[in-house]
Amino acid sequence: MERVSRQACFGGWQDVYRFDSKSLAGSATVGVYLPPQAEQRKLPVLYWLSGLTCTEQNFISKAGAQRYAAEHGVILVAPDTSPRGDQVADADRYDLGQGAGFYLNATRQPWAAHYRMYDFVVEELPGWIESHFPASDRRAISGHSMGGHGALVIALRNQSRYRSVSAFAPIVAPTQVPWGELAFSTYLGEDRLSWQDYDATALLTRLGWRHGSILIDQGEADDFLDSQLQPQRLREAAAAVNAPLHLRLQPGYDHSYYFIASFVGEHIAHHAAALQD
Ligand SMILES: N[C@@H](CCC(=O)N[C@@H](CS)C(=O)NCC(=O)O)C(=O)O
Repeated sequence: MERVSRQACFGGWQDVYRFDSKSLAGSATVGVYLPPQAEQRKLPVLYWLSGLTCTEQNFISKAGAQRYAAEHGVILVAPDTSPRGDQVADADRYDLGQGAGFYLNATRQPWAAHYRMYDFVVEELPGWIESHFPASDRRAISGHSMGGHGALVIALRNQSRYRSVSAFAPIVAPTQVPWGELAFSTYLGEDRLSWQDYDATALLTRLGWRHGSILIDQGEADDFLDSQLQPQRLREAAAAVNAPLHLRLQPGYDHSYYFIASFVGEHIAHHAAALQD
């Protein structure tokens, strides 16, 4: 593995690493924030999944999360959003291909060769983190938009691996909206049954949620709210199976990292509490 950069930050270190990933059949780039407490003991980890067009840089440079991670003694891990490189298939648009991995395992070519972000985030990344850093197997997961979709899907399908989940403006029902329909038909093919394993609303209905409350913030001035996000679909599913969903609609906030920066402290406090006991 290679350390690409290291910056002192709130008494700890904001690092970026690159390593060879089996799941992605290529190199993976990951932001790792080590709070000051990591000098003394093993710490729990919050995994963060970013949205469309993002790399590992967006969260580490724009969310301002390190201050809260240092306060609570939580390691932050923020991977790039897709496989990258000249050998990796791509598309000529922002919502497909590189930067738009949708946290699934693609089954259609040419995508299937590298687009295995689901396996990468669920298995390989925690394995790598827990063997190279003072990180425990107490895990929480969060993300934004496409990454909120990834966080919800991954937590719901792996309830013994994650103690807590939250999201900002997540795509809660990708099988029902244009971003998800395009990505899933491209990466998974036309068999809509196979899409259900990557749809948080369908998964919550099928599996429920056995841990504490799922925290979701959604800006009411988000341009994607009605067309792509539709959080009421998840609210209805949660009510039907009696799952603990805390959906907060935030007046005036849009889809940007200004919105994330405004509430990320509350999300980290929420996860820190769940990771403690
Ligand atoms: N209008 C945007 C749509 C994509 C977008 O809003 N991406 C969100 C995640 S879904 C984001 O985090 N963008 C990067 C940033 O704000 O730093 C574009 O075309 O780039």
